[in-house]
Formats: sequence, C-alpha cells, structure tokens
Amino acid sequence: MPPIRLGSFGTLTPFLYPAFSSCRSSTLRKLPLPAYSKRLPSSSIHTGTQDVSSDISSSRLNPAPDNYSVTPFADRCILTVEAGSGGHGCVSFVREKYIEEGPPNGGDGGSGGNVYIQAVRGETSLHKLARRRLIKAGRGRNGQGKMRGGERGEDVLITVPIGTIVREIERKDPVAVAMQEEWEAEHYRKKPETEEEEEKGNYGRDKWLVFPGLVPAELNRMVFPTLPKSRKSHLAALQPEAPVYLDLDKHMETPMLLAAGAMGGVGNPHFATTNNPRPKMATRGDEGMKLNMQLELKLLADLGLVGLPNAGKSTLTRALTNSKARIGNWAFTTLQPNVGTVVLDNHQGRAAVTKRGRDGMLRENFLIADVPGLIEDAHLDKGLGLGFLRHVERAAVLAFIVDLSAGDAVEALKLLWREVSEYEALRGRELNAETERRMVNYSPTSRRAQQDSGMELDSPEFGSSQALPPISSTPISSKPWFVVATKADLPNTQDNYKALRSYLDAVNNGAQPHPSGRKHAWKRNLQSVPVSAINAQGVDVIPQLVMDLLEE
Ligand SMILES: Nc1nc2c(ncn2[C@@H]2O[C@H](COP(=O)(O)OP(=O)(O)OP(=O)(O)O)[C@@H](O)[C@H]2O)c(=O)[nH]1
Ligand SMILES: [Mg+2]
Repeated sequence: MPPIRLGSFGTLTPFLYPAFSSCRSSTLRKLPLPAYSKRLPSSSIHTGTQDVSSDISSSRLNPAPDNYSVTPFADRCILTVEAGSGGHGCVSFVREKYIEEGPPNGGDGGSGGNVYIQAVRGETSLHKLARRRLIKAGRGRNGQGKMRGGERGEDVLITVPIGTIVREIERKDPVAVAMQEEWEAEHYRKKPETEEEEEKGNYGRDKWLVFPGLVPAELNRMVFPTLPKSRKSHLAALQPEAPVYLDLDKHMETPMLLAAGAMGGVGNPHFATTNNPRPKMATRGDEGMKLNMQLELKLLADLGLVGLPNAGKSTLTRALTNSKARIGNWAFTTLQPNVGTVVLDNHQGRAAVTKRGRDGMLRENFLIADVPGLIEDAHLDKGLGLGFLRHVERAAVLAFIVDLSAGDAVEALKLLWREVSEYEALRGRELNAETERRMVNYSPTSRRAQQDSGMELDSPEFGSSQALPPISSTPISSKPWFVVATKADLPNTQDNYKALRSYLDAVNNGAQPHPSGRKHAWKRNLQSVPVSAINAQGVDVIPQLVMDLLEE
C-alpha cells in the first residue's frame, strides 16, 4: 500500500496516476489497468487489505474500525396523524351591575389544528417519523364568556423526503360518520327504533354541554333544541380523497393539507329563542379525524450499490461522498443503508459535472445508497436478505460492486444478478397475489357499513394495523447498471478485470446472455470502472457516468 497520506492525493494524483485522473466516461472503455502501481516502490504495493490498515491508520478512506458515524435510517414507517379536535362552546351570561340576568354571551370553541405534509429536498430518511408514530395537531381552545371565541389549535407539518409514498391503512372520522347518519336520516326518514335511539336523537347527551350550576331536577326538565348539523371546516375540501394515496415525487414549495382540524362547538347564544332567551347549553367541539397510514420511500437514491459483503461498497461511498460509513475488513459491516450525497458542483468554480434533472433544474448533487452486502440465497431471506433487496429495488441506477481480489469477478457478478433476478421474480408473484387478494376482498361499502352488517373487521383497534404490501416499482433488470471493480490496487487483479471486461463486451454484443437471464433487461454499452476506492483512484469518472445513466 502506498505510504501516502490522503491529503497529498488531491494534488499528487495527476502526476502519480495519470491513468486514473485522465479518464472520463468517453474513454472509460479504454481505461488501462492501474498503471500507478509501476510508479510506486514495489514494497509499498501488493499488500493485502490487512496490511493496508496497519500502514495508514487513520485516513478517511481507510479508517480505524471505530471511526464511523451511524445516521439513523428508516425507509418506511407506520404513522397515525390526528387532526386537532374542536374546542367546546361556552355557556355564559352577561352579568353587570344593573343587569342581573343578562343575555347569553358564551363564545364558540376554536377549530382544531390541521395536519400538513410536505416533501422537501434534503430529507433522506423517515426515521424521525418512525420514532414518533403518533402526530397530533393541537386542540382548539374552548370559547369563553363575553363572546370570546376559542383560539385555533396549532397546525403540524410533516416533512418527508422526495419520493415518499403515503398510503392510508385506515381512518376514523367521527364527523364524516355523523354527517352520513344525518344524511341517511333525512333522505330515508329513518325512524328511531329503540327508546334509547329516540332519546339520543333528541338529547344527544354526548354532544351537549350544560351550565355547570344546574341542579339535577332542572336538568331533567330541560328541553334541548335540535342539534346543529355536523359540519366540516371549509378546508376539509382540500383534503386528499379517501383512501389517501400520495406519490410525493417532487419538491413541494408549499405544504399540502392531509387532515383538516375539526370544528369547535358553538356557544349558548346560538340557542337563544323567544321562548328560551337564556339557554343553558352549548355544544362540544367535534373530534378530530384520525388517519393511520404507511409512509414508504419509493426512491431511496439515484445510485444503489449492489455487492457481496466486504466488496468495498462503504469505502467507495466514502470516496465519493462526505459520508462516514462504517468500514471493516469483515462481512456485514454495513447493517443498514447509508445514503450519501455526491456533490457535483462545489461552487468553487466550474461544476465538475453539469446535468439537468427531469424538472429542468441544474443538478448539483445526486444520492448514493450504500446498502448491506448480499449473499447467495439472499432472495430466500438469507443474510440481510429481502430487506436489503428492497433497497436495491429503489435506486434509479445500479452499480454492481465486484472485488477483483476475491476470486472470479464474472462469477461474482453473475451471482449478484442471480439473486437480484430471483427477487424480481418473487416480487412479481407477490404483486400478482396481492392484486388477486384485493379483487376477492373488494367491497364498495365503507368500514362502518361492514361493521353494521356484522362483518369481521381485520383490526378492531385503531392503529394496530398490519403493514401494507410493498409498492410496485420498476423491475430491477430494466434499470441502467454498470460494474465497479474494486481493489484494483491489489496484486494479480489485472487478469480478473480483463476477463470481466471481455464478459461485459460479450453481453454487449449479444454473444453472452444478460446476467439476469431476462430478455428485455437493460443493456446499452455496459461500462466497467476499475477503482482503488481506498486510494480514491479511478472513482472520479463515476459521477459523470451516473448522471449519463440517470438520463436514460
Ligand atoms: N486494497 C483495497 N482495499 C479496499 C478497497 N476498498 C475497500 N477495501 C477494504 O475492504 C474491506 C471492506 O471494505 P468495506 O467498504 O467495509 O466493504 P463493504 O462492501 O461495505 O462491506 P459490507 O458492509 O460488510 O458489505 C475494508 O478493509 C477496506 O479497507 C480498495 O479499493 N483497495
Ligand atoms: Mg459496508
């Protein structure tokens, strides 16, 4: 291993390793194997990985085992949001020096706070929401005497990464249910059947608030007017239609309403009539809507690294980004994805790579996901199995990382593809089964109707629901991909790389089948990049390559 500190690489690279520094994507195919090794003292190269760590103890790309930081990460979560309930109306009367028994002056309750959602740049994970589980908007304040209305409840804003899919699992909307009941009663002239129901219709004990000074006898004699009709705030019209399905794949300048706060109750002046000028009742505020939903990241990153354990994925991530992914010379160092940002333009002059995104904006960076290693039979959930493959499915471009020093690179690549395409087949079957299940279970009636008809509900308790089936996404084999051959600094890796290169050429010109075994798999000028990530050599062609492939 070259006994050179990382700091000196930046300036010395062009002189020491002309081959690595001059390569651009157009010349990728012609890339010679690491020529730099010739220029280094022979004693300093051709050492194993373990020797490397003893030589340079604390460089950024070859850090000590404890030099890393774990960024919490979650790519899906189940979340319950609760719009604020309304404040209660107030029962109060004017009372002044010469007006002993004044008119009613109780204020209305304030409406509950709203829940908004916004997809923003800069967020990469749902872990903060996963930890919270329940997000509640503020309750409206109660009305007060002297006609003072209650304050509105506080709104909450949920910020999520771009590429989040929000799906509703279940909802509990007491106001909608009450409105539906009122509508049915009006249109079908449903007569109250039981005494209890009749009493409820007239009295609606749970809806009314009465003057605290009332004695029981007075309460029994009290005649309640008809309850005001249930209403929703005008904002509720902006709520997404039920069941909620939002695909937030763009940066949002303004938040979007998810659940509008409930209306507050009304104060006692609303019930004043000539017969009863001093009503001693007000109504309670409505209960806020609850929404149980699953949030899932559709697109985790622009580039996903697929490789066997210990292939050097985390080292490559460190070489390309500022991340402090954990690196260790053992399998399964990485246990959860690390999403790093590759900065294309550091605003210190001309951008290294310029590309416009789909929205026409100049891209300044792209995201790279370093995911746990994949082993044989990962599609049967071995190793970190399916969880890992789920992440692979959510990258736009894939980089297959093969370790040139760990046996036949072509075999390694084929194994990776085998696992990935087995997983793809599995997902296809899963999606079909899900579609079938939904067709069998389809019922146009609401949850309430199911309840009324005595149908068994999946989850009697709100918020205890099972996760939804995974979302469908682009098949892995149709994503653009390339190969990064790592550890090119180690001895006897040249032949391995040559074999890999000729295999890819053979796939390119059709002499060999696509490693996924699928007919319509993506292959368009398959590229391979030999790198020595530990020395940050050869990696600078990757950003341009990724940006080109992202356009596909
Ligand atoms: N010589 C050499 N060693 C490398 C290179 N890249 C990585 N290594 C070493 O290979 C070992 C594994 O590197 P990691 O980056 O942790 O590998 P990984 O693929 O992230 O491993 P898992 O997270 O376990 O899947 C470490 O000891 C690295 O120092 C390279 O380009 N050259
Ligand atoms: Mg790793």
